[in-house]
Amino acid sequence: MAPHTEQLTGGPATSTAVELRSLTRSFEGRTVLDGIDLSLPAGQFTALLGHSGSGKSTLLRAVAGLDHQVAGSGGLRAPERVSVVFQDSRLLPWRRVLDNVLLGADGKDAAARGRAALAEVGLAGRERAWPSELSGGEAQRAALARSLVREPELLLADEPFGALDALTRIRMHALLRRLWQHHRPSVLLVTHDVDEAIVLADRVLVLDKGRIGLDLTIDRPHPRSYRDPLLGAYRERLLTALGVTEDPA
Ligand SMILES: Nc1ncnc2c1ncn2[C@@H]1O[C@H](COP(=O)(O)OP(=O)(O)OP(=O)(O)O)[C@@H](O)[C@H]1O
Repeated sequence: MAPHTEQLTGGPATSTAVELRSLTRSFEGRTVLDGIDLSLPAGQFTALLGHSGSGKSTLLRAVAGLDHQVAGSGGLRAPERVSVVFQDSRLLPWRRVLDNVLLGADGKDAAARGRAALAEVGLAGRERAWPSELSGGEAQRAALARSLVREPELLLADEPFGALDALTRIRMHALLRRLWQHHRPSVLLVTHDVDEAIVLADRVLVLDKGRIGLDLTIDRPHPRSYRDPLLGAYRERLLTALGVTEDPA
């Protein structure tokens, strides 16, 4: 069945960053992704929502090329330069912040790019700090710097702000939006947070029963405000698609 697609206005056709054709993944005979067809245009910010266990991380891992079973299936096309950020910063504790960032970089100007990336995420002056000296939010800033220093065509983010407090998360949303607008990678963001999805993404996909159940275009200019009343209709649509009622208990 084709996903339910809702779009208020059609944007101009652009090149495609990611193409999935009949992507299927099962674990021990249980189908998690059930023939997913999906194209992500280059430069688009897409969010992937879904209940716990719906297969969001499985889909992201497949797109990242981390799932060897899917990689050889021929149903997946993704760019060569891909960066992934996770909920945990995955900074190496025995390397200083700049050295962690440089893990993603090569070329003789790498150190300069690493410093510039740290400045861009608000960590200028913290180059020689150890990861243990960073707050959770700062560690995620460093992880974003590390991901961007490779100049990825595609940035994959698996609940990157899921472990942060609500106020830090709001600041990280602004940072990610600025980084995306400056560098313009295609972004696929896995999240549980409906507000995070609608404030950041051009397009929100809801994964349900192994399929894209809803494909919703968010037709509001960036930067967006959480207070924008026009986002309310999108929130409502997504909560309904997720089956969230007033009293989910
Ligand atoms: N390597 C694996 N082996 C067996 N089962 C797996 C494996 N990876 C994922 N699964 C199963 O696939 C289903 C989807 O998992 P996945 O982590 O993709 O969900 P998710 O939507 O990202 O969930 P969450 O939001 O809780 O992170 C789950 O039932 C999970 O147990």
